[in-house]
Amino acid sequence: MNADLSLYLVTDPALCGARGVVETVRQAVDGGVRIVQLRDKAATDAEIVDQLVDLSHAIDGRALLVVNDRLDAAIAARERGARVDGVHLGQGDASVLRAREALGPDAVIGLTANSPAHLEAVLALPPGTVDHLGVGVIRPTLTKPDHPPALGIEGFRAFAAASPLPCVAIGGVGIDDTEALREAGAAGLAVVSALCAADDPRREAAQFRRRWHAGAAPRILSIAGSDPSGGAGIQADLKSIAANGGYGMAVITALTAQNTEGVRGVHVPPTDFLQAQLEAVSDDITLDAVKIGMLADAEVIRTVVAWLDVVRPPVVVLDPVMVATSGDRLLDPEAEGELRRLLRHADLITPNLAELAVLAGRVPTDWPDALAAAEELSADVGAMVLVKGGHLPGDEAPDALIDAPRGRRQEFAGARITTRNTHGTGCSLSSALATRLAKGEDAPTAVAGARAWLRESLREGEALRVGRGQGPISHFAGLWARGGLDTRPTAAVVEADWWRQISATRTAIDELPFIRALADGTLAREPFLFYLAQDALYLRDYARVLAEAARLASTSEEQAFWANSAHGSIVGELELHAAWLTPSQGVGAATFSARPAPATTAYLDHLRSVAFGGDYEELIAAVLPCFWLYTDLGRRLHAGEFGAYARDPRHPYASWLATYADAAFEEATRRAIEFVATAAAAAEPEKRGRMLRAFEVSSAHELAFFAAPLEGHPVV
Ligand SMILES: Nc1ncnc2c1ncn2[C@@H]1O[C@H](COP(=O)(O)OP(=O)(O)OP(=O)(O)O)[C@@H](O)[C@H]1O
Ligand SMILES: Cc1ncc(CO)c(N)n1
Ligand SMILES: [Mg+2]
Repeated sequence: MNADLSLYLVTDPALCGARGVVETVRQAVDGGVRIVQLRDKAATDAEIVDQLVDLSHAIDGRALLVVNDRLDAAIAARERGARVDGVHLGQGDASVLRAREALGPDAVIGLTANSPAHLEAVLALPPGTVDHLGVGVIRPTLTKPDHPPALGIEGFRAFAAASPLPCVAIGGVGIDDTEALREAGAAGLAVVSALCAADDPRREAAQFRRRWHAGAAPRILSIAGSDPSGGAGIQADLKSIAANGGYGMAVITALTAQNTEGVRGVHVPPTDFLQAQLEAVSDDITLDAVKIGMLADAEVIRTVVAWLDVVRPPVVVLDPVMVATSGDRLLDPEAEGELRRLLRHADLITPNLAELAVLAGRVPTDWPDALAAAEELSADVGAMVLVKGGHLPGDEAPDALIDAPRGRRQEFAGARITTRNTHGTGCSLSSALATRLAKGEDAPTAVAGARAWLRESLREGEALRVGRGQGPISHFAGLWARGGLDTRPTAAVVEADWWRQISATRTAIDELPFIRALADGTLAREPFLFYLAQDALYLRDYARVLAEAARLASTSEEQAFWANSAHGSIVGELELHAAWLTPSQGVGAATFSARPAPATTAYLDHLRSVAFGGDYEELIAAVLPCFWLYTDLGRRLHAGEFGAYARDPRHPYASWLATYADAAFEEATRRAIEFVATAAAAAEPEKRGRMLRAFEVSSAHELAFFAAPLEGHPVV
């Protein structure tokens, strides 16, 4: 079997001292030891069997367990239910052939070797008898007083180069040998005193592990479904693993026919082929983490559980996928029970709120209750749970990491990002977490790092322009930006994009009874005057907001432009209003005597909050709809798009209609669009997102403003 030998602990009862062997092993495995060898020369066989039973419980499938020399004890411990994976034999110990025969083809059998004669003997054995060699000693050591002459790093290198089998370096290995031995071809480090005698074996093991893996990408396997549109499933996983610094692999559980709009079909290939895929990977490649996604049905789950039972990867992240972002089912409802059996194999489970409800067996009432449910689940299955708040209503998208066995809980707050591109966020997040945990990050660090990456990728998703539904995130957005690959849009693209973003609002404006009646001249005087009185109030403060834009502008050209626009609003447009509202008096107090309607107050509150937040770019984005929507409407009214009467001089509101089709106003709008689009194109993604949001919100206020006059003022 292809065992992970990277960090190999050999026990020594004397060095473990009062802490004891079992507790030392438990802590060292927590820190990343992948294989434990029980070595106790003085113990009787019966004592060895007892110790193997205890160690097997303490390790709980998180690392391999072998025993030095005592083949019969290994067999007896297995008979008592202990999980003993194999033996390590010395040259003078029991025969490796007998061990293979007794323990079976999946057992891990190691053999001590350090001379050319030993190598020759190994080569003479039938293939598959021995899995790896323990090669040493590297340095003189007290834990093996009868050791042969030390090989040193160079001696080890020569031996490993000649060996057909993986070689573990053993004997006097300390943490500072990590890099040299890895470079000399070691499949792993066997450590005795450096871990047994450590004050904190967990921390020491983690340190070894970090140094052993430093500079190498962790090897991450995704076991999941395929999404041919590339946003979710294994396609998302591979991108996420790569973006987070891992080497990605994928075993496919099911094929889906889906895109950003939904799932059209699911095909589950026969599970023997799933098993063949899994074994093809694990027989050859040491896995640093496994991420599990879509499992489709109970038989698939059973196949994965059986494989995990044998391979036991060091990190397992389970995303309990049940329903796609689009609402389509990805797990047979009858398989939910089977999924529970998989939970105990996971180190981290990442349910969304709906999945948490299924796994916890109750529907949480709110976010604090979801954390309580996650606590119950975490305690029940002995794994960490990351509850995801992506589907919460409101402006926040928090996640929370619950680790009941260690009594830890941490919340990660974050404002919701306004985007439709959320397809595959769950897949992407769990793969990022698997990759980061495999690098040796602790869970809170991994969650914080994965979330920061995810948020950047969410913000840039729209720029990919993939699909008409809920599009993907941009997995490599950060990498592209840092690599100097310019993914920023041009001003022309921003202009086209933003216009498209508000297309629903524009259509809604066109369809308003107010606009229709205004165009065909049937609009009663009362709602029209209501509209003008509100617009007068609006323009007075809009002019102040434009003056603030002038104050914040960094070029004199823009300063002059906004100042001029402010002047135009308070003088030009208002004169027109006053001519209707207070014909004999011109602009004066009476022009502003109306009580502001809720739509007016809401719009102005929005503009003022952006204006006095002090961000120039966001501010000019917020004032743009008032230019753009009116110019567009004015042009189309004039062009006869709403009926020929709108361009007739006898139209009751002809003077009003003419103002907004005016060539000078159109030119001002063109420049305003250019300033805003240029600023947005140059902005960081985060700021560009805020600008778009301010623009969309103002557009929505324009719609509400146009709707208000006829809410309570029927068309005549
Ligand atoms: N609009 C958003 N803004 C910020 N973060 C978000 C947003 N939507 C989702 N997230 C984050 O994305 C991650 C996935 O959460 P979510 O609850 O959407 O999972 P999911 O339903 O499993 O996803 P999927 O639909 O891809 O399976 C979480 O970290 C969540 O906080
Ligand atoms: C294949 C696959 N896995 C997971 C999800 C969850 O979003 C999806 N939509 N498709
Ligand atoms: Mg999900």
